[in-house]
Amino acid sequence: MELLDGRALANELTQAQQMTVATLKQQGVTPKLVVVMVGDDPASAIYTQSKQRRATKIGMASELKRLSAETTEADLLAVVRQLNTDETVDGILVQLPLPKQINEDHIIRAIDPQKDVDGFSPVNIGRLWLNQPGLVACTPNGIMRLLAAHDIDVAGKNVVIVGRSNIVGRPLAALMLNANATVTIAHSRTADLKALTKTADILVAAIGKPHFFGIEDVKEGAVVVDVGINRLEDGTVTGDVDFEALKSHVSAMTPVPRGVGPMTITMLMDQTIEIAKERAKRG
Ligand SMILES: Nc1nc(=O)c2c([nH]1)NC[C@@H]1CN(c3ccc(C(=O)N[C@@H](CCC(=O)O)C(=O)O)cc3)C=[N+]21
Repeated sequence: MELLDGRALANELTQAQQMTVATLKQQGVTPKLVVVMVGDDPASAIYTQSKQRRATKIGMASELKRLSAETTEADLLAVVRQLNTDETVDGILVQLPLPKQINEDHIIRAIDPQKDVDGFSPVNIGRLWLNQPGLVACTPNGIMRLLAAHDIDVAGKNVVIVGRSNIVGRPLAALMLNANATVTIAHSRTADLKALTKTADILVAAIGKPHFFGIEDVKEGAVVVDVGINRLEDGTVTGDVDFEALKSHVSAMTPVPRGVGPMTITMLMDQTIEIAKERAKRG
């Protein structure tokens, strides 16, 4: 089995990003990412910290705006609008989930599509499905980059994506389709799910159930991408597939951790840098 090591590729790409950022800084432009976090969900705090750390490592400017759990929708909209107009800000990310008094759709729609480094805004989702240039959701983007780096061509392959979320399943389906895969999106209401996953040349598991897929559910020689991040009671993190059981059965597989997760953060930095490049061109 070929290990699709996301951390190794992320480290490689981080070095390239450091060089690009150094060049941009010489031109007077420092790529800047602003992460907005509302409330104090511990998991969100860990993710936002790792985003900050990575940005700093690359030499980018990064700012974390922490707002109280009682923040109103109007307050958060005002913060987003201010960031939209701030010319030193390249990328805006509002950490999800948001507290229940805030409508996530209203916030996502308010982010300038040109600064929407998550690629969650309807404009960018539309562009993606039309196969037009735009900002792309980071986890799906990272998956495509990881497969490409291992010379895994998705064209003509049967890809089964288990999970239909706005942040993983749906945008990944669009990217796979744009790359000429034959795509099936499966979900909790799919009839005979495991008979379907067994037909996949490339199986993407994004359901959030630890070790849900085993050897019986996967075709021999398939490529497996595990998007699940399940925190077990003993504090360890594990994926949606039984990695140990599948090791000698599949041709390539991502581990959890160190698979898709690190690539997600890398793509976030990549898109922020790309936006900053446009800013440098405008001068
Ligand atoms: N607006 C928004 N955009 C997001 O992109 C977003 C979000 N909200 N809310 C939360 C999820 C989750 N997410 C992860 C990113 C990196 C890792 C990651 O790097 N994980 C490491 C460590 C895993 C661990 O030990 O916890 C790994 O897989 O190796 C995980 C999860 C981004 N998210």
